[in-house]
Amino acid sequence: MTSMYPGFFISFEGIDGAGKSTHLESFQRLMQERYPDREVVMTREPGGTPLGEQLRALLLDAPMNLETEALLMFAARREHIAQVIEPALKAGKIVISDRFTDASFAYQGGGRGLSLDKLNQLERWVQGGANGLLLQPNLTILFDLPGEIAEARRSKARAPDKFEKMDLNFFEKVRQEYLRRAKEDPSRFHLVDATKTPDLIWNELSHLKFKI
Ligand SMILES: Nc1ncnc2c1ncn2[C@@H]1O[C@H](COP(=O)(O)OP(=O)(O)O)[C@@H](O)[C@H]1O
Ligand SMILES: Cc1cn([C@H]2C[C@H](O)[C@@H](COP(=O)(O)OP(=O)(O)O)O2)c(=O)[nH]c1=O
Repeated sequence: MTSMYPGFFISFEGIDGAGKSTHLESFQRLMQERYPDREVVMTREPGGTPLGEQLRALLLDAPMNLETEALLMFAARREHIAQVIEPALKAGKIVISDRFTDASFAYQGGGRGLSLDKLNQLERWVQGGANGLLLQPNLTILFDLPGEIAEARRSKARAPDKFEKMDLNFFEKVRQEYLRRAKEDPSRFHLVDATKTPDLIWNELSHLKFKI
């Protein structure tokens, strides 16, 4: 599943306010220092391409039917994979994405209740290769935090977008789906206890061992 390409694919995940943005840039720098002969590409979802960024603006603002939302997330992802992720991985680059498909399972599935069956179909459609394998991150760093703490952190930090306006119950469901996915695929996930201080979390991230 993981070694379809010579590159290495890392995603950052977690509920809004869990603390992933706080560490993304330093993590990119760390990877670049550790692998000086590899290009490190930083990207995000929804987004990552001009079309994807236009879809992001809609997705984060406009209320919409659940299936529409899932289809647009995966449409942006298809473009992202075709234009950015796959070419970079084929060229041996390290790709770091601020969110990927786990977020669709967590938000549209866990949070809003889209069936696992539909999500699995979309995933296969958008990430399935000719060889039958699914394109997945090699490593997913999941910032895990109770919904209440994330909500308190968010309200201090910024004005909420469409998803960030959702209630605690929504974020608890999102969190549980992330945890379920992590349990299902423990070799891909690294779980971060995001209640820890930023210093402790950074210490953990900078000592993570993985083979590129
Ligand atoms: N480990 C932490 N402990 C306490 N506050 C944190 C921690 N990590 C981030 N924060 C603060 O919480 C808020 C949300 O963090 P952010 O990194 O933007 O989260 P995310 O990108 O996951 O939504 C910010 O104000 C940030 O400074
Ligand atoms: C990738 C993805 C994101 N999302 C949501 C999660 C976030 O609330 C939002 C954007 O994520 P994010 O980039 O983390 O927002 P911010 O810039 O505020 O930190 O989109 C989904 O609902 N489904 C998805 O498939």
